[in-house]
Amino acid sequence: MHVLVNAATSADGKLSSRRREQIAISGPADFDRVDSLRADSDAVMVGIGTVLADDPHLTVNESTSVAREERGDPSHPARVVADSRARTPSDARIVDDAATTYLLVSEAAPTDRIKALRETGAEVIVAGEERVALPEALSELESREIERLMVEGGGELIFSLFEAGLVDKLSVFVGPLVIGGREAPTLADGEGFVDGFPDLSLESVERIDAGVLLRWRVRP
Ligand SMILES: NC(=O)C1=CN([C@@H]2O[C@H](COP(=O)(O)OP(=O)(O)OC[C@H]3O[C@@H](n4cnc5c(N)ncnc54)[C@H](O)[C@@H]3O)[C@@H](O)[C@H]2O)C=CC1
Ligand SMILES: Nc1nc(O)c(N)c(N[C@@H]2O[C@H](COP(=O)(O)O)[C@@H](O)[C@H]2O)n1
Repeated sequence: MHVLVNAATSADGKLSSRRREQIAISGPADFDRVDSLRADSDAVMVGIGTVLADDPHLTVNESTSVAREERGDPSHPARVVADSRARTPSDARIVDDAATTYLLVSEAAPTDRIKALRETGAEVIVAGEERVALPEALSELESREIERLMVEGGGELIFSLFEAGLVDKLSVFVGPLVIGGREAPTLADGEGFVDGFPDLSLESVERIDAGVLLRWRVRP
């Protein structure tokens, strides 16, 4: 499987403010680029923190979905949530019928929540005891023909993917604002590394909207 992490940060590396509300950091050209990345992916993944904060839909634009259909792909990529305790609300946009949704949960997820989420039509995949075991969960997705996975955040999930050595590429749009705040989410949160830092190789730097797009490859 090929895993691309894409996110937008402020100049000081924040994904959002301390209120954890969605902030439009990208401009129109960057949102178009994100749409293209989604269109070229088999699935788009976020963590439950992002679902609860943003209620994302993770679909592609109308014209993009027509192009996907013309080449024989589903109208939209599948959607994936890392959701250890099955906290995704049953009325969340991510479990509507626009696209296939996979909910990755752990064995600690309450059975009544799993049942409720299955009733939305989502496929629930159990991997890990207390927290989603990402290597196992991504193998399960691969067995469902998901080869190109795009991850949009948030910071906890992105850190765990790096920690597990599962990221191939990282693209970051750095927008023209400072958010600040020690409690505000950053690109990679979690425990943080003290050694064995992921080693990135810079592939390109591009001015886009009023910011800059950095593309990195993760060295094996
Ligand atoms: N600017 C941007 O590009 C983006 C910004 N965001 C922002 O990020 C914030 C949400 O980020 P976070 O709170 O960090 O939440 P997150 O979206 O990274 O979800 C983290 C949660 O996922 C669950 N999870 C299950 N298995 C896990 C594992 N193995 N490793 C890590 N987490 C696992 C845990 O419950 C954990 O608390 C929101 O404020 C949202 O607006 C989110 C996506 C993109
Ligand atoms: N690329 C990017 N730039 C920003 O400025 C952002 N705030 C985000 N947020 C991500 O986009 C998701 C929303 O997706 P839908 O529009 O609902 O499909 C959100 O949940 C974040 O993952 N991304």
